[in-house]
Amino acid sequence: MDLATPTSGTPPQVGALPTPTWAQARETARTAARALPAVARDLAEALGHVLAEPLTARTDLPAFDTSAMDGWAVAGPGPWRLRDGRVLAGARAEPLADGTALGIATGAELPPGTTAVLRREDGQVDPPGTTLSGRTPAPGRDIRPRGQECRAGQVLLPPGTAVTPAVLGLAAAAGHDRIAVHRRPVVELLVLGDELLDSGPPRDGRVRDALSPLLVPWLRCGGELTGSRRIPDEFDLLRTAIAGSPADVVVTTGGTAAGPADFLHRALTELGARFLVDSVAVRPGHPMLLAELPPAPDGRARWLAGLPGNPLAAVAGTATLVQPLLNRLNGRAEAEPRRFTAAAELPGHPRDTKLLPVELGANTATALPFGGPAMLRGLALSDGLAVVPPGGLAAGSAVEVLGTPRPW
Ligand SMILES: Nc1nc2c(c(=O)[nH]1)N[C@H]1C(S)=C(S)[C@@H](COP(=O)(O)OP(=O)(O)OC[C@H]3O[C@@H](n4cnc5c(N)ncnc54)[C@H](O)[C@@H]3O)O[C@H]1N2
Ligand code: MOO
Repeated sequence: MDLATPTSGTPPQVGALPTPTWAQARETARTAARALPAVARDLAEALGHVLAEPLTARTDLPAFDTSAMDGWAVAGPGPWRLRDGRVLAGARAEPLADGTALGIATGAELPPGTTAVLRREDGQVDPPGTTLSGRTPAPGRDIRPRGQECRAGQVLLPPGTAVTPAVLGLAAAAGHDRIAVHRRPVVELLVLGDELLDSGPPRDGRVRDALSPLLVPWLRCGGELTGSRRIPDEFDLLRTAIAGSPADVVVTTGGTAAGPADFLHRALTELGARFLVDSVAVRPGHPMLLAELPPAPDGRARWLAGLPGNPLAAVAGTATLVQPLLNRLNGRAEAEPRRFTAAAELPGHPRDTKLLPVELGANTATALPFGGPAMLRGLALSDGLAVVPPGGLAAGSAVEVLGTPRPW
């Protein structure tokens, strides 16, 4: 952000709050909000949401005794008198009398009286097509009995479960057309900095905006992103953009450091925001902040996460403050921390926690080069960010690793 003389307003609040540890800051972000209210969504619209209520079965599964194989439904020991026709999936058949058999397809409802299914490769039909012979299958063989997977009314998944493609499939199988999920937070990204370019290489002292391409897809994983807006380095424009944003969570980049160009603190102070976190004992990213904005006109609570402009510092701020807040708003259950073993020494900061891009082996984490605050080269090669406590970690120590989002 360019240096500029403040035009109006109260001085920044920098230093008004004690600096929390990295763990304290993350906990503050995690507990700053409550899950957004439940809404009903068609299955086709529910991916990426989180269940607001338990997912219960609307039916037994399977809903009826089902053939697990293509072959014949048989009643009693063979050989069997073969009945005309066959029963396909989606059709129903008259009951089977003892000593008879009926051709059946995988997934078809068994006729009442069936004792087992004889697989097609295990049976022979006499030339006239009236008698089926083959070794008598054990009772129940190749039958998927009604209710094998669940009974109607049984809880299949708890609230807090993320809706994945597999969850959608299970919900459909269990008879649901719509499911109760938490509303996803609306998120807006405001990118500050007159020095930023949208295309081509850096020139004339200006640099490419690396954060819109990085944060837009990342934030889409945790909310409904209205878009990314470039805000010129002008105090009034920033204040107006924050005040008028329709988002539940406004995420800004740049403009967090103390100084005469620190429009963000001044804008938040003038808007009556309440600082929850104002700088964190973490490197990179220590100027990151989280504030509660005054409620929206419709009464919705709103937050602003201020990410530092240095790209890896912005990533650290997203992992520390934005992800926990969005997880909570989405109603997502807390994931267990993932722990690895330091393959070699993990360098630390003397007083602050360090977030370090690492490469992961089966159980090990190894620091990558190019992990400076203004760099993305190490991060782009990494499998995650190691949380290295003050003073660093010796080889063989356990270390928590935060995942960074990836499409697959
Ligand atoms: N006197 C002090 N100066 C600084 C301090 C401090 O404590 N005292 N902290 C430093 C640290 S640490 C960081 S991190 C940065 C944070 O700065 P801001 O959040 O105010 O960000 P800017 O000044 O706007 O930009 C910093 C740096 O990042 C580049 N940048 C910004 N946005 C983008 C983007 N979208 N894509 C790529 N690069 C971006 C910008 O050009 C600057 O180089 O402050 C230090 N200073
Ligand atoms: O904390 Mo700054 O984020 O070191 O670059």
